[in-house]
Amino acid sequence: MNNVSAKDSVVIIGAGQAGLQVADSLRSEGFAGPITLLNGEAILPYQRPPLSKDYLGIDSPATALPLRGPDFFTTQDITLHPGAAAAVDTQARRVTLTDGSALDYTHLVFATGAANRQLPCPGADLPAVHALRTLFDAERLQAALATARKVVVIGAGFIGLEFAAAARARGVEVTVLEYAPRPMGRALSATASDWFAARHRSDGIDLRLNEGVTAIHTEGAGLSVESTAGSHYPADLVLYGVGVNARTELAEAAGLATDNGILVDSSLRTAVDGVLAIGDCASFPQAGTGARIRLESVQNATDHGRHAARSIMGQNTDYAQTPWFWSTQGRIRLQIAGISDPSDEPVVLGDPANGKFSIALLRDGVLAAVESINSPADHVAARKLVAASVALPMEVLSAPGFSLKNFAKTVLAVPA
Ligand SMILES: NC(=O)c1ccc[n+]([C@@H]2O[C@H](COP(=O)([O-])OP(=O)(O)OC[C@H]3O[C@@H](n4cnc5c(N)ncnc54)[C@H](O)[C@@H]3O)[C@@H](O)[C@H]2O)c1
Repeated sequence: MNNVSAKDSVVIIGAGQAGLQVADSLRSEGFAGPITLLNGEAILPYQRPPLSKDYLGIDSPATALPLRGPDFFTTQDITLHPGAAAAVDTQARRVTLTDGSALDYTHLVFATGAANRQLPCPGADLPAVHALRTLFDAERLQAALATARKVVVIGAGFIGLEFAAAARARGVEVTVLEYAPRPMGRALSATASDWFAARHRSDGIDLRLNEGVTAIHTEGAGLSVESTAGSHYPADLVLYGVGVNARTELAEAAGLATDNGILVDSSLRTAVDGVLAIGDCASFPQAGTGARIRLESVQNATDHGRHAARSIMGQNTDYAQTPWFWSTQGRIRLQIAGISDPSDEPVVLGDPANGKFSIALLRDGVLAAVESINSPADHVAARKLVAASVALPMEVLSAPGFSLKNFAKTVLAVPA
């Protein structure tokens, strides 16, 4: 269905960044029919990025930052429903909620997000073992951190390292166990990943690579984390961040195709008429390559939300936004533009020793991605350059005084 009619209604399952954005954008695109946003809980949808960063400082209580104020829902005439979807009938175009009530739709958007992977070892359910996803988790974690002396973090991904840096800044002893050979290996080039490993170690974090966890035991009043290397690490608090899985179970039960995410086309529509999927739960074709990707980021969620609103309004354009990400680990601000590949050629810009530099990643002579460390001006330029797929010859990149900002000004200048 590509033409919106005055009688159409939209139901959005999930009120995270993606779900809220599609509701918001539908109104700004002129959609006049009923919009119901299923929140699954009774509190206003809130921002998650601060949960693993700002909320873990000594003087920063975990106070929810709403994604939109309460007035937004009234002024935009959007129903924020506390209910959760239990089943979808795509033939009848009906969503049944867990309380047995039902909502009919013309357009349905899955914005169901992702769920934390569980730690697959004995002892993972002990009370001092924490995961981090919700505001409630952050509140529990902050309270536990207030008295913790020794912390073990399992997983050197974004959650694990953001938490490890925050705990270390509070003077806590921190050990990180990562079963892969590099931290943040899923998202970062080897050059950036190695720099982060060295930096966290020099800040006093005991980062153990190629070492997973086999069991967590109680020992006296605390815990002991047994590793795959046979070591035992004492802890009074364990935090694990071992990745997420897309929440696809509802879509699968409704007969939608999934494969590491709900499969959508370049306009974010599934193969079922009137049904779209966006954000962390959606597997979509990457612009340019057509390869399927699934991204877990605020930028992807909000840009998908805007695009899905346009698709519902009948516009048939391909989603082609350049991905970008950020992470704050103690005093290190990491910003990434584009998606790197292990085969990309890295070129370091600036001086890693002073903690401010970028890594340009070249693929067939084109700037494919840039990782910036405490270099926001590089990141701003990089987003434009990566979006434009500019050719960047090595002799230009390695010339003395080269700057991404100046290069962007030169190559992206619009003629008068
Ligand atoms: N800056 C950001 O973009 C940011 C920051 C925080 C959280 N998040 C969100 O939170 C999600 C979850 O973050 P995350 O850090 O859990 O995932 P992640 O995928 O970034 O990292 C998980 C890490 O855990 C390791 N691991 C997995 N199983 C393990 C095991 N049994 N023992 C030891 N190590 C193991 C993996 O090798 C990986 O390095 C992200 O996908 C993202 O959506 C994003």
